[in-house]
Amino acid sequence: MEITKVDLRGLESGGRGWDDARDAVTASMVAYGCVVVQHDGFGRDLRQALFGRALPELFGLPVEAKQRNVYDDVQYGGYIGQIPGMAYESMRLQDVSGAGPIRDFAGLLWPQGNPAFCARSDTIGEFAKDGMKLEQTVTRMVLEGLGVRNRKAIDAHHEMLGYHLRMSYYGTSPDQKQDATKVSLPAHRDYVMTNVIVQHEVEGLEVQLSDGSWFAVPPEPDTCIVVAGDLLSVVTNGRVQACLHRVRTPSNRERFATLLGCMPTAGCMVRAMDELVDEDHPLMYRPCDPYAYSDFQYSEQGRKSNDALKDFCGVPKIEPRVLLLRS
Ligand SMILES: O=C(O)CCC(=O)C(=O)O
Ligand SMILES: [Fe+2]
Repeated sequence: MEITKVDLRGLESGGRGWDDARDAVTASMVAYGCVVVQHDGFGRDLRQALFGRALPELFGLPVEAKQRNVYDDVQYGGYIGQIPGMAYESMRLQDVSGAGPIRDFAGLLWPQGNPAFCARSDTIGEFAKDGMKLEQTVTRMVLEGLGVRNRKAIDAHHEMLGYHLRMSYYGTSPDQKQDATKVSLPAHRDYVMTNVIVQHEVEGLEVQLSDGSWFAVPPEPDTCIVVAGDLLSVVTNGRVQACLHRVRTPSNRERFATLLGCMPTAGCMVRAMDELVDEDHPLMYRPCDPYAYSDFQYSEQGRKSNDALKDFCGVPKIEPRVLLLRS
C-alpha cells in the first residue's frame, strides 16, 4: 500500500480544484493520520540555505552552546543530544511566528554575534512562513472536509496556535554495514496538533498504515508531509487519529530534517469542534490541557500505555446495556 500525494500547488480557498484537493487531504488524514503533499513553499534555494548552510553551522557548534537551548514547558522542549548510542541531535526554536524570537535564538547560540546566521535566520523565518501557510491550508481542508461549516470556529482554532521549529540531525554509524539502516527514532505519536515534516535528500521517515505495514515517505525536493498529532484527534473528535511514525536512516549518510509544529499557546484548552460531536459521533475526549498532556505522554504511565491520549482524557464508552438499565 502507498500513500497518494496530493497536489496543493496554486490552490486558493474556495477556488478551482480546492474541493477535490480538500476531499483527498481529508481522506488521507482519516485513513493514515497524515498527508503527503506537493505545494508552493520550501523552494530549492530556501532548502539549500537551510539544510546546506544554516543547519550544519548550528549543529557544528560546541555542545555547551547547543545546551543553552532550554525550554521546559513541554517534554523534549530544548536541545536533545549526547544520548549514548544515539547519533541524533535536535534543537527547538520555540517561537517562529516573528523575527524577534528567531533573533533571540541566534543571540543565545552566538552571544558574540553571528551576522551570517542572522542573515540566514531570515531563511528560518521564510521557511516557517511557508510551513505555517501549509499547515493552515491542510488543517482548514481537513476540518471543512469533516463537515465543519463554521468558518469562525476554524479561524479561532488557528488563532490559539503557536508555531515552533524543530531541527534535527541524524549522524552516521560507521561501524555498521554500508547499506544497513538503523532505527534512529522509535515508533511514536507526536503530542502536538500537527507537524509539517521536511526531509532533506536522505530518506528515513516511515509512517504506519492501517494494515500494520510501514510506508517510507520519499525525501523528494518538492514534497513534504503533514502529520497529525494527538491534539488533532481531540479537535476532530477522533475522526483523525494521530499518525504512528518512526525514523530509520541509512547508516552511512547524514540526514537533516525539520519539523514545523504547532501547539495551543499556554492557558488554552483543546476541545472537540462542536460540529464534529453528534449522536453518531459521541464525544471521545474531554477538553485537555496540552501541556499537561505532553507531561503525561512521557510519564511512566504514559510510556507504558498503548493509547496515552485515551488514558489521559478519553470519555469512557457507555455500553447500550448500561443505558437500558438506567432508562
Ligand atoms: O526526522 C523526521 O523525519 C521525523 C522526526 C520525528 O518524528 C520527531 O522528531 O518527532
Ligand atoms: Fe515525531
